[in-house]
Amino acid sequence: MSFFEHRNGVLHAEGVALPAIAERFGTPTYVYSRAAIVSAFRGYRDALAGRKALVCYAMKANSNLAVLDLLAREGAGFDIVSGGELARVIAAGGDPGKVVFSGVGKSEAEIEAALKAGILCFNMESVPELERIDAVAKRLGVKAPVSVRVNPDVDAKTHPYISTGLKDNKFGVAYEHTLDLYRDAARRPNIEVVGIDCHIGSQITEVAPYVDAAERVLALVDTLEREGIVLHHIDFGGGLGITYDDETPPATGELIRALVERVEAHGHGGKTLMFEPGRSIVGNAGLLVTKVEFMKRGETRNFAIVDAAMNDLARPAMYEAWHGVQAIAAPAGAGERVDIVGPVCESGDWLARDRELALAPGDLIAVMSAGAYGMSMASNYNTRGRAAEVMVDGDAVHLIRRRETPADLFALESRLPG
Ligand SMILES: Cc1ncc(COP(=O)(O)O)c(C=O)c1O
Ligand SMILES: N[C@@H](CCCC[NH3+])C(=O)O
Repeated sequence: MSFFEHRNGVLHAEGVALPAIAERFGTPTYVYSRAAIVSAFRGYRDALAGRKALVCYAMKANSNLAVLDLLAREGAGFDIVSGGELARVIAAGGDPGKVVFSGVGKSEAEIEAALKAGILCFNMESVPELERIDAVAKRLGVKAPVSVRVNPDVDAKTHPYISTGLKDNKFGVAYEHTLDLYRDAARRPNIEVVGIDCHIGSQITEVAPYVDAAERVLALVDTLEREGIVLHHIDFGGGLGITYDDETPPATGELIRALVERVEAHGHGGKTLMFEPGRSIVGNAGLLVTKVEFMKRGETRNFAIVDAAMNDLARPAMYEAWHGVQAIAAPAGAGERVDIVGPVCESGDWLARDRELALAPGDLIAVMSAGAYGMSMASNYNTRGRAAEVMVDGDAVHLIRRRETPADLFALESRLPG
């Protein structure tokens, strides 16, 4: 089911025509569909119904407070990677008791804040991290709940920049060192071993790498139990892909069924099962509305220069990622091959290349599937204020982040004295 559809020749988000949003809030603007986010989240929740389970939304994908608030109301926990993300969860009304803290470089201050907030679990990624968490917990006189993030050395078959479960990635603890780390953790009075975690990459479009990783993780759980280290939860991470172009990722339910089958086969069906999805919750629930400023026709290429740029949506520049582009209203003229580029002073500043579109200055276009790793990776390069964000809910539109002004961008800076 699509929450973004052309009706009478005009692209709508749920019940709202996108030109009305552009008129009211300007461009570029990120537009999210509330129903799309809720529906994607419920895909996980429903597939896990009847089991002990927790879905921790990986908020790095899109950390707007309204998105977090919405998911918290749906019962989500959160996968965080910084003290800043923890502060967002709390500001959005999320429950810190449902937070898992991932990441290879947690600072002492971040660990302290997380312990004081009472998070569910630290997903530890190294021996020095265990030592640091232990020291902070000792100083505060508390017990820190931990999991080990296992690097299962499985090829997620995705873009190398977003693959995380291979030996030469910086993430997780090498499989062969995991047991020693658990034994070390279990001996420490200020540490409580609660679970196991793995996350093998992002934009994964096959079930097999997940099952391979799960097999390795479950074998560890078996060994740990034989040694008397009993875990409460197993966290299979995030990474489920979405359709940007012609990818055919498994449905959420299909992935979960395959993993549950392995969990049951190992006799761990009574444990809490956890997931950390980001992209599959919000990716296809958002798009970026931008306006054509100029058409620039050259000898070898034609450019549609739009008012969104790589600072708004970095994925094409960073990963040569492909995003669909749609004209928001029916085009007047004939199509031509164009590159959609922004005004930033970099040749890498493009949003889409070599597309067949009929465009004229003033036309609105939508860059599709931009709900994940869009606004959350936006920058102020070229002193460009970040885009506005709105959430559509049926026929209603809520501004959930106003457009930044130039004054916002230098508000924290000072001139030299004298
Ligand atoms: C530890 C961890 N969990 C979850 C995610 C979410 O990934 P995705 O947005 O691909 O679901 C990421 C990002 O890849 C991550 O690093
Ligand atoms: N930022 C990446 C995903 C990275 C996931 C980080 N754990 C993307 O846009 O595809």
